[in-house]
Amino acid sequence: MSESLALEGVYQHVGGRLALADIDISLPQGGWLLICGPNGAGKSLLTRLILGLDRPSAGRVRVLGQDLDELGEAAMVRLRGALGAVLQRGSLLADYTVLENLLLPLRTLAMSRDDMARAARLVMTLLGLDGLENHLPRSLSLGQQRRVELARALIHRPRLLIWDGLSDGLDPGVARETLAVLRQLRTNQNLSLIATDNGLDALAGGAERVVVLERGQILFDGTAPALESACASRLDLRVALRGHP
Ligand SMILES: Nc1ncnc2c1ncn2[C@@H]1O[C@H](COP(=O)(O)OP(=O)(O)OP(=O)(O)O)[C@@H](O)[C@H]1O
Repeated sequence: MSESLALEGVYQHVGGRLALADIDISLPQGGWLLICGPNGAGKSLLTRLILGLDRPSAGRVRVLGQDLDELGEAAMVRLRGALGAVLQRGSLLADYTVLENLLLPLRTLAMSRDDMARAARLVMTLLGLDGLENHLPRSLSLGQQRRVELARALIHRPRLLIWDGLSDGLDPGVARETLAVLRQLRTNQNLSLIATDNGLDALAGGAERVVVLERGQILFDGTAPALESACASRLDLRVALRGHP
């Protein structure tokens, strides 16, 4: 099976400090990975490396089978076209309507206006955003804004979705519904998902693979059931995931 992600011996220094150390993670195409850990663990730094927004201090990052170190600018742009990203909140353009925000990733594609409108309708319906196309972001609830950000990340049918802060801004019910939508896309389009979150609530959404990060290091990498039993015997995991033993 082809891989959606391979990190090999990745280190990252930020501000003169070692922020990620000896990170090895691989994920097959269609795989679903949750990276969790407390604030400052290094989750966002990892997502930035995967998106090619930063380069690691050492080690290799392969995304959808391509080594980011070996990609020229044009190839990187093509690769980004196969990725969808939901990063920190508040990334919608304030003066653009929901529809205008949604269409941003399609600007550089050779698509007719009709096809763009169809893609926007599809993704809005999928995420329960019908009727909001002419609204400005500030008139939406936080959860709606987050779903517009997700819709924008999905509109061009990426092969790999990177979602930093899974439960950020979504109440648990909406988060569950949203994950159900993503599961559908996984079945229909073989979408791979790499999501980050502070706690384990997102596991309810069905990540079969979990990496627990703390202070830039991998504490655990395995299946969700294996994590559950590891938590019973490992204090360090319980502290990382709950903030207390
Ligand atoms: N631009 C930066 N300059 C200096 N230090 C940084 C920078 N970005 C991140 N760091 C540090 O790197 C470490 C990892 O940060 P990161 O944002 O990846 O954590 P996180 O797990 O995503 O946390 P959160 O759950 O709060 O988003 C933290 O100690 C953070 O302070």
